[in-house]
Amino acid sequence: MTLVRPQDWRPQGIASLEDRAWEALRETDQCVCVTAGAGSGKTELLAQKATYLLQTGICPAPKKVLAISFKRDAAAALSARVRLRLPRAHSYRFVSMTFDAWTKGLLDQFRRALPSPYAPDADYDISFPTRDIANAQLARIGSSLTAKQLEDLVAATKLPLEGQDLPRGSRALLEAYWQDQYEGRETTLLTFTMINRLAECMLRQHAGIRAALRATYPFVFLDEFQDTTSAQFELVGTAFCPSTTHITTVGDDKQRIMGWAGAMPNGFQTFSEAFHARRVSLLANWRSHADLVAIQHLVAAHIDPGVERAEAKRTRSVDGQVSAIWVFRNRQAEVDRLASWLATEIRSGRVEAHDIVLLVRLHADRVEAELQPAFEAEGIVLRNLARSVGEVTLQDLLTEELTTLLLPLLRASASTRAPEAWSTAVERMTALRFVHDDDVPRRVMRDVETLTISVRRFMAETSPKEALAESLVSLLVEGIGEDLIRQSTSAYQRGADYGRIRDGFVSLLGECMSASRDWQEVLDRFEGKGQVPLMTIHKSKGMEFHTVVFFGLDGQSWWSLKPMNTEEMNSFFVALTRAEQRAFFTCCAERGRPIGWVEELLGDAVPRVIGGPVDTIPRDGA
Ligand SMILES: Nc1ncnc2c1ncn2[C@@H]1O[C@H](COP(=O)(O)OP(=O)(O)OP(=O)(O)O)[C@@H](O)[C@H]1O
Repeated sequence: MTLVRPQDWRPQGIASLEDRAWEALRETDQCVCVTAGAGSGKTELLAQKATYLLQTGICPAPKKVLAISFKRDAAAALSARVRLRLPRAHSYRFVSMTFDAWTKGLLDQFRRALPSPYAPDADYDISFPTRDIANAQLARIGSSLTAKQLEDLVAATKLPLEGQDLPRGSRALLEAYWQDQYEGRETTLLTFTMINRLAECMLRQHAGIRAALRATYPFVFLDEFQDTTSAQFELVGTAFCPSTTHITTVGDDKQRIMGWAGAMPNGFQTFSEAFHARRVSLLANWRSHADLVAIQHLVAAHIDPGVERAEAKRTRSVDGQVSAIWVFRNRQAEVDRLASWLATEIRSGRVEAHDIVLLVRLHADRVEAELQPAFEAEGIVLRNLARSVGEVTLQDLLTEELTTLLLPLLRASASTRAPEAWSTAVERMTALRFVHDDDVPRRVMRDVETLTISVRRFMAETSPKEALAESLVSLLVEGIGEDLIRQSTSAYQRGADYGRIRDGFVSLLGECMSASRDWQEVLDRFEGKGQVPLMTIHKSKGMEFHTVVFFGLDGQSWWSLKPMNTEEMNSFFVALTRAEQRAFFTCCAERGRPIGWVEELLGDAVPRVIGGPVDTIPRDGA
């Protein structure tokens, strides 16, 4: 594979980078800490930097670039961007995963290296305790702390407990907790906080594992660094500091919405000091046009009065209002008008249904139930991404490795004219092979062809029916090789984890099959084409949509949105900045009072419109 000289390398898939982004991209002697506002291209910068490092050979084969994100969607989106930009021969050396997946992968691979009694059996379960379960455990171990306080204590305490300088009460409590999680039931139960502590302990105690990790990944990226907890940062420190590993962090303090989960208040400063990182701030906003960027700046300056004004790079492509607070008398009027406006927008072809997002602060299920009848009456399909499909949320399922592997194969089988699906299928199948030699692409092409022929035959002989979902998935999985799939993804090495995702996939496919007339429709439904997504702000991090509608900007839906509550203000900022062209908010008198100070902050730029949206009349009258 020919390498490009660093001085000849050009960004892939975009025309240019701003000067400061070039600086951050070319810096490879020193760690880099990039802070920048929403839409400034932080994730794009990471995708470009990975491309640069791999194409120039600065990260030489077989060494890899490891990108760690906090959300599954972010990890999947980054991976997809790099795959788009890199020739196949390089893309297998870009590894993108969530922090939790990374730590769990370390534990699963090296758990036997942990000291007794911390080495868990291979069949441990992941624990997401409900409030009742947590309270029962607190009573069992005699804790006077709340579940959250106990979790914070676990997160703050290194292992093994024997070596730590701890107050006697804390030590006894922690010992009781760890013992209860390991021995209180048939299988060991681990939370991600515990997994983090175990992985840190294992790396700290084993220089050989640290050295192997550093040798494999000379370049590490940390996306959305503002959401890193102290325990996660400690793990990164143990893994890579001091060492020759080059770390690039990117993030935005104004989008720090995980403080409740322990995100460090001054993470960028802490990182820069510990890793002697060069600090770079970006100025552009590539996502939103100037009118929206001006509104975003009002909120950004409220959060951080010293914030630099971003330079809007996106062209405005819509007429009429780009932002407003739609005020309704009652809830019925709110949902009816919203549904009829959305239907008009979608039918006019101004925007695709899946490019409009409905955001809520909390309780997506309740909002879904409230909106459903009016949406159905208008022929709009609402897709609640927070709902569960089996034991996984829909949003998570869509970004699972299994999904991104099987879906392109189904697409390539359902139509002989799906070149993109075909090349994604070949890329994903190549990545499964781990090794790269010149023969792999040819072999993979043959495999994909054989597989798509048999799936195509299955599709030709049957019409979509829910009961067939399992057989179709088995056909694919067996055709690829279930062992190969499970070996290639550390998260699937444990049977229970793989089974949960496979079952979720079968279940969603079955749902789509039962509601569709042909195979194209099945796959469109699966991917959410032509459906309006509904999600919480937390889940919308890192995403972007043509139009954003925030449902429930009122004192009841968002009682915690207070001027001094930075975390909530940051959430508001995240919601507002997902929009490329338009951002609207609904407020309903029957539900709660308007949030006066927010309306004052936004001023005339975001007017109150009584009765809801005004239909857009394009300038040319079309
Ligand atoms: N240099 C560039 N040229 C053209 N488009 C770009 C460039 N950088 C980023 N973009 C586009 O701008 C949008 C925002 O970029 P990106 O998602 O990387 O920003 P971000 O800083 O990570 O955003 P956020 O923090 O708000 O999630 C994306 O659609 C991306 O493809």
